[in-house]
Amino acid sequence: MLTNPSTKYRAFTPVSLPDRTWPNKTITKPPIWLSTDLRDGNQALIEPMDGERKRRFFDLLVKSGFKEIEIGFPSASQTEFDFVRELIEAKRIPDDVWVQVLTQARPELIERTFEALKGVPRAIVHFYGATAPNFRRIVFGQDKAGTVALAVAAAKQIKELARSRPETEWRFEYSPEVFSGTELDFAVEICNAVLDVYQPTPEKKVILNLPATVEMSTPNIYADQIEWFGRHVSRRDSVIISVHPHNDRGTGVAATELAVMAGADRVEGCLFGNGERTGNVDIVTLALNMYSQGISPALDFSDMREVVKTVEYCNQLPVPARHPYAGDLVFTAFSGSHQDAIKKGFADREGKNDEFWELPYLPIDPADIGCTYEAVIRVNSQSGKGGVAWLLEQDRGLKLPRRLQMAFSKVVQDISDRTGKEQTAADIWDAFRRTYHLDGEPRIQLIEHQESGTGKQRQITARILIDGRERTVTGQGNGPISAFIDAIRQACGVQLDLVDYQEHTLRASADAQAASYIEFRGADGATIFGVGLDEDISTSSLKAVASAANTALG
Ligand SMILES: CC(=O)SCCNC(=O)CCNC(=O)[C@H](O)C(C)(C)COP(=O)(O)OP(=O)(O)OC[C@H]1O[C@@H](n2cnc3c(N)ncnc32)[C@H](O)[C@@H]1OP(=O)(O)O
Ligand SMILES: CC(C)C(=O)C(=O)O
Repeated sequence: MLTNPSTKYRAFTPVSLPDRTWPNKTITKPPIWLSTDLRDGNQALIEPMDGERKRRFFDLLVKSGFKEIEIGFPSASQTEFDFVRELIEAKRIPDDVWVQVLTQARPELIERTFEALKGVPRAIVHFYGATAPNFRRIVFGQDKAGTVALAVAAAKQIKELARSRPETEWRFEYSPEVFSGTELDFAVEICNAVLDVYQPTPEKKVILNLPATVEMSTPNIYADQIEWFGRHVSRRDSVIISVHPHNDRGTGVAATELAVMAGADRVEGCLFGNGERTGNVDIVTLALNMYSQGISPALDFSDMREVVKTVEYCNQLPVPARHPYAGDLVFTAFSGSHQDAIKKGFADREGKNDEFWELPYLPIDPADIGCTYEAVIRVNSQSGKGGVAWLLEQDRGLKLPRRLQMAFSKVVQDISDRTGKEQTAADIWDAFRRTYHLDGEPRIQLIEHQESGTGKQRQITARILIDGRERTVTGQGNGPISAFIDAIRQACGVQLDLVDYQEHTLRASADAQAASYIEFRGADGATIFGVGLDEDISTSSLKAVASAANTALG
């Protein structure tokens, strides 16, 4: 890195727009969406999509609700050309969907583009030419007048070819490429020249697409450029202002949102932000950002896993685990305080499905995009009692008392610290069974018991296994639990003082019907927890005593 980049890089010149209005605007409705996955996304892939992948992507876009889809650059290759032909000939384009194709402003490419579109019921023909000063100088070797002349000639040719194909309903789009780096007055000049050719009307508008081909400035400057352009372009009522942001600075989504506030009517982008270099703007994030503000985006991503799967297959690129809304980990909390808040949030929301979503840490309900709550909380060494308790409750229906949660979460944390690994629901359940002697061959096991007596005078007679040998033990107390504690004390010398007892029934699908949790103080004053699970609530409480006795015996 240079210690002084000021001699190599120029700061972007801000737009002079002291009376800008966009900062006071809010987004209240979705823009017109155009997916350019099959063109700008496709041209950036290591391996461009073949026909089968393009078809699957097209079907996904239609299913997701896109009404405008850029299907390719048909003059670029035979694959691109054939895909356009196939969609048209197989009549795969729904009546309410406009397909769009891109071409350079070169006569032979425009001819070939129209050849590809033969017989299409409706289509948007999109041409582009770079207008930024460095492109005019370096790439085209043209001055401003030459650049305008190129655009005007292309527009005339396109208009003429369209006129010769009246069976198709045509719309036109023009992009001054690298609008983000073009002098604003020149961008308006060249767009006005193109409009003069197309002669749009409010009923038949032309799309002027203003790309941040390379994102060069902070999002507020792009918004200023859009507002400035909207104020100065001729025939504003006959123009759809479209934006086509890229993400070079990592602020493509922010720039697009501000551009919409600044008057953009339409947004071109790709699902999950695929596209040249750092990508086109991510339409999924934009749409779900709107959704999270209570605005229907008019796109349907209710089965997000399926959308991700299809896009990953078609692009042969992964959607990262932290990708907004779509990544595998974006609704997952590992850290203790997050888990605690989310667990409390879900408890608070019970029975309140018609109220506003206020869940801590979750900007939208994962269920709205087809994600289950199972993955919301995952446990590792950063986790606390809330996460462990959540997994036991979700997975096993166990509702641990708070103090038991605290004790058991230490056990899990020790394991995570030791292994450095995530603890799955199955790992936690194994640890729980081990810690509270719920299976295997613990030293003390209850086989059966009989209770007798009434009121506060209770006796118990129980058959138990002690170190593998069967014995019958008896005890007295003011209830069955204290009578069994007495029996265990007499038989094994284990001293347990009952501190707290809690029980609950389990959901119908669980193996056991009842769970009992007992907190004891042992002979040395240490806290010992016992857990019992059984079909029968009374037996589960005695099993909890046996569980604690096993811990006390060590
Ligand atoms: C910002 C964007 O994403 S724009 C879209 C970019 N997408 C693509 O380029 C993918 C598809 N393109 C292609 O496959 C090829 O470019 C083709 C097949 C269309 C054309 O290929 P070629 O004829 O070999 O030309 P090549 O791609 O090298 O283009 C460069 C020439 O086109 C000119 N050119 C580039 N863009 C344009 C334009 N919009 N209008 C007119 N001429 C243009 C260049 O100045 C250059 O001209 P020169 O040869 O006289 O110096
Ligand atoms: C053709 C234009 C719209 C483009 O892709 C870009 O400038 O990024």
